[in-house]
Amino acid sequence: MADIIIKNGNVLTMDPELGDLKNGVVVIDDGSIVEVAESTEATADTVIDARGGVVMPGFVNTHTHAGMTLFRGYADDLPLASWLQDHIWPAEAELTASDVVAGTNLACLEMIKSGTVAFADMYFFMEEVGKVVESSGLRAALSYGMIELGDAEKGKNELKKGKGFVNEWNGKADGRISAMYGPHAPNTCSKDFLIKVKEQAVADNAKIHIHVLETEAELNQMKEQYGMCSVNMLDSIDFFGPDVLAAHCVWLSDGDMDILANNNVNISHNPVSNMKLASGVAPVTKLLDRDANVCLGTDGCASNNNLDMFDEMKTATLLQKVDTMDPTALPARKVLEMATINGAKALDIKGGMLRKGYNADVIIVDMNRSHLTPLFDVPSQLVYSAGGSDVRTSIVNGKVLMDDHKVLCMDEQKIIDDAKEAASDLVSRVDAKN
Ligand SMILES: C[C@H]1O[C@@H](n2cnc3c(N)ncnc32)[C@H](O)[C@@H]1O
Ligand SMILES: [Zn+2]
Repeated sequence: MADIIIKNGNVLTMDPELGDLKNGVVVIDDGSIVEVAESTEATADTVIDARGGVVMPGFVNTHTHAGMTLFRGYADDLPLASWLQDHIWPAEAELTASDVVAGTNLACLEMIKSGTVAFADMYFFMEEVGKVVESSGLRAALSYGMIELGDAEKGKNELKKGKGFVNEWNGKADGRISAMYGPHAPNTCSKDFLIKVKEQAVADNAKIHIHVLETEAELNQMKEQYGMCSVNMLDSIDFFGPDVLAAHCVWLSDGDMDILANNNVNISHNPVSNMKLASGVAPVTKLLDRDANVCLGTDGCASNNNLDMFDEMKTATLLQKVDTMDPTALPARKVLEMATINGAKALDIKGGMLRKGYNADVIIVDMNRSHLTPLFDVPSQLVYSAGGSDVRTSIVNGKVLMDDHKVLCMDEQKIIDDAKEAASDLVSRVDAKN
């Protein structure tokens, strides 16, 4: 007897071998998918009727700062440097562990409700983040954000904290949590520090999450400091490989794109954040032409201002179309691949598609809605018309986290109340300081 059968669904497997099933079943046992087919002989403890819905792999959000949900709408309509240095960093200086717990709970709740099953996070108080993720039921690749600012003493401490987190959390929560090293960016961490981080990451068999060439200001700063851009500098210290998740990658030359593609670097494209902070347009179609693994992230909630991967998908494709002046650029199915298969690959997760032996990280999107009618093409509908609140059911690691819009693993109202209180206390403390 299996654990769960999802039946009567329009199954978007995202598996190029199997293709999609207009009416199919997905059978789940012991955290994994055991069958994807037109019909099944299997029986299960739980049978979910997905009639009127699309059954698909949940989304992988490859760049977040989950705790920053507390800063949703806090400092908007500002350029990145001032946003970060004059507003966000002073506020983050007042953050406590319990603030990060409140913010991360809120983020996990929002992600579960909008169909995200896994995310890559870089933030602070990561032990607390780990505990929240563990109890939320989600999957995550977590990293402590190390900001060294060229201070060798600070660098030692930061690396120690990063290492402590990696050693304790890599593989935790039945393997749902992996831990990465998180050097913040090449213009906030020195070359020497980045060399040490890479060495440590290789020694610990851990991956690396870093911001790369998000803004033109970073490009100019790097050229001044090193006589080369961030990608060339990182390449010169053999930093790149399939173990690296590089967020943003907006200001790339053709040569930079070749370097990232040839080194199998995973690139998290975060279009909403890039547009909101007017950072620029990442050359996604050119990267995909080079077979680079481009995945999709929301970035933190202060620069987005939500964690909805549907919004991110639509923005990603629209932005490429207008940037290239080509309406065929980044079609719906391609952007869905970025949000599922490519993200899973970046985080080394056996997910992103519905296939036998893969993680049972499955969502059901309700299509029986006015704004999703009529239904000609499932990927088009998901990317251009659907939104996070259309997600009806979410399953991670074979466990139902949300059933028919009801979140089972978290106390929704308490999380909202706690976040409101934490945010208002935090802002009062920041105001009192400044
Ligand atoms: C982990 C660190 O990254 C910061 N952070 C959040 N968003 C961005 C962004 N778009 N670019 C650079 N840094 C960012 C957080 O505010 C935190 O200080
Ligand atoms: Zn970021």
